[in-house]
Amino acid sequence: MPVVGDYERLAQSHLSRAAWDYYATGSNDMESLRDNLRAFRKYLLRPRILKGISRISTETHLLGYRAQSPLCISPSAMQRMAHPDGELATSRAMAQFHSCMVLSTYSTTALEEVIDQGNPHSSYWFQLYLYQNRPVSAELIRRAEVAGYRALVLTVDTPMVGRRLADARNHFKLPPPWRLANFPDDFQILTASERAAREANGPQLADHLSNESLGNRSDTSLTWQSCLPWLRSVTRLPIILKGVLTRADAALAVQHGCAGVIVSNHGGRQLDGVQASIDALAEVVKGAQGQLEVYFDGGVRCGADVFRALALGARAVFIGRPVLWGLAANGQKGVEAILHELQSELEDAMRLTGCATLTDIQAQCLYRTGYPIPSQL
Ligand SMILES: Cc1cc2nc3c(=O)[nH]c(=O)nc-3n(C[C@H](O)[C@H](O)[C@H](O)COP(=O)(O)O)c2cc1C
Ligand SMILES: CCCCC(=O)C(=O)O
Repeated sequence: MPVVGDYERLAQSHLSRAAWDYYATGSNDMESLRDNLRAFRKYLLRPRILKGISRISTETHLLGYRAQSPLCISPSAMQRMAHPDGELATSRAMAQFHSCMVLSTYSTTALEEVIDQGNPHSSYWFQLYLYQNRPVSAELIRRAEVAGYRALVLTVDTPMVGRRLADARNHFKLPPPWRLANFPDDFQILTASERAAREANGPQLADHLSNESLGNRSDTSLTWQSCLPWLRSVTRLPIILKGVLTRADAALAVQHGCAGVIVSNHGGRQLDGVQASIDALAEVVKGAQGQLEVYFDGGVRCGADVFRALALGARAVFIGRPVLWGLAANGQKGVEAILHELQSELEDAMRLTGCATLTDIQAQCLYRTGYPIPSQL
């Protein structure tokens, strides 16, 4: 019965140093990355006994789509570096969960291929970074709509790339033959003269993660007013904001007509020193006031973590690095094993706490211990 930690160790033994560091590490001192995992332990489970739970249902609805499980897949860039089947393996592995996969803009498989060759039982959402060069973003959105993605997930915690010290030391680059497959031309978002200079130096990939290259093509001037009306002018897809950590921003997301938010600190890869994702969840749920769907990611490594996030108000729980560990260890089968393990552990936690359905998983299923809640709550 291998658990997520076993796959993590296997993944490390399969990956190059640079790939492992890119997947595993965070920004600066990696405090938030560590805290993401540690903070779950503050929430103790409170079982109710003798409730005669014989059947468990983990069914839920995500933007109206009926899912068999609240376990979903976070967008993670460059999955072919973990396994040649990359995003296709991930997508196929989730077929029987009938839940949701978010595909990264920086996927190494084209967004059309992921749906065409994926599984018909999932809801696919497309994660978006907005570029200064808006026609590039508009074209990605158009392609995502045509391909059948059901929502756009705008990542709002990455106006610049975090200080990822290991990647800088490793001079991290996406290794050939893999490429950022959503961009027909790797240098599409460079200006014509920059592109000519790159091409003169041979067709090598840009250092995608340095702020001097792809990262700084992101639009750092984005505001609520400049991005949401623009997005709405180019798409009718529901918009979800990923990277919301405060009550005030959740309330603004409601005001701006977003369909959902993902409580996330980007797996501790962006602003180091922010609070653990799980500690921000209850605050964001309050800010949302039931007006939009609140999802969660960050540090989920076992079924009890999924249970805790559900009890704190998440409608779905997105899995990040554990999927990459499964993928690196054994492709599609590895991702399946990870998802099955998390699902079984969630069901065990439900049975043993006396919860037959996800609606039974409420705040009173937890007891909060450890350091105090910030006073502004
Ligand atoms: C290797 C890697 C690549 C990621 N790429 C993206 C991305 O392209 N877009 C995005 O919004 N988030 C990205 N994330 C953040 C994840 O979606 C998610 O928020 C995070 O991994 C959750 O933390 P956990 O993996 O520790 O559970 C990435 C995370 C990792 C580990
Ligand atoms: C420019 C960001 C690249 C993908 C990403 O979001 C990550 O590595 O965390």
